[in-house]
Amino acid sequence: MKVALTGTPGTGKSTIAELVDAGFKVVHVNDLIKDGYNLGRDEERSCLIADLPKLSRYVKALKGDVILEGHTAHLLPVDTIIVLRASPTALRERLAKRGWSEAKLKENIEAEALDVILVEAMETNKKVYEIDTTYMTPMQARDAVLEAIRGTDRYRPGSVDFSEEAFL
Ligand SMILES: Nc1ncnc2c1ncn2[C@@H]1O[C@H](COP(=O)(O)OP(=O)(O)O)[C@@H](O)[C@H]1O
Repeated sequence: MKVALTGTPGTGKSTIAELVDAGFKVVHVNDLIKDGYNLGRDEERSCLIADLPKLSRYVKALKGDVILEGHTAHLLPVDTIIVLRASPTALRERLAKRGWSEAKLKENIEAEALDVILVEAMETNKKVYEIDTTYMTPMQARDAVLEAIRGTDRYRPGSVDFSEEAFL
């Protein structure tokens, strides 16, 4: 089974992926992107452009149970997509430690408030779960991810709404 653990930066993907275990191998998609699976640099947004066809070939060749962790993981050939969420206020606190520019912070917080990754995930027509980690500890979020992997109604998408939060 291939599981995409996706979400806006700061929602906890890498922290939680490392806690999952349960026989899953963890692939950090951003490490692959840095390691040649890219189409060069987006200078305006100061990040690498993921080479999705090349990444997809890599993922197709993977065997066994794998968690693909990264904010582009939902765009890869996986069986299930888990979107981690965090309220814009929580996200600002979590991202504050990264030393990002205010513009980059705002861009990501705004994307979270507007459900950008969830919408992209839903457009794949795959099985999608959505977990709001705002009031969870990393261990509680890990348990929620395991529950979603096993299949549950509890984390069906649509329950999270950050649109009313003042985030800017
Ligand atoms: N419920 C939670 N789940 C995951 N991380 C959390 C949670 N609450 C707080 N955090 C903190 O938020 C940060 C998330 O960072 P990280 O896992 O690198 O996110 P991402 O991989 O999505 O960019 C970490 O500093 C982590 O300790």
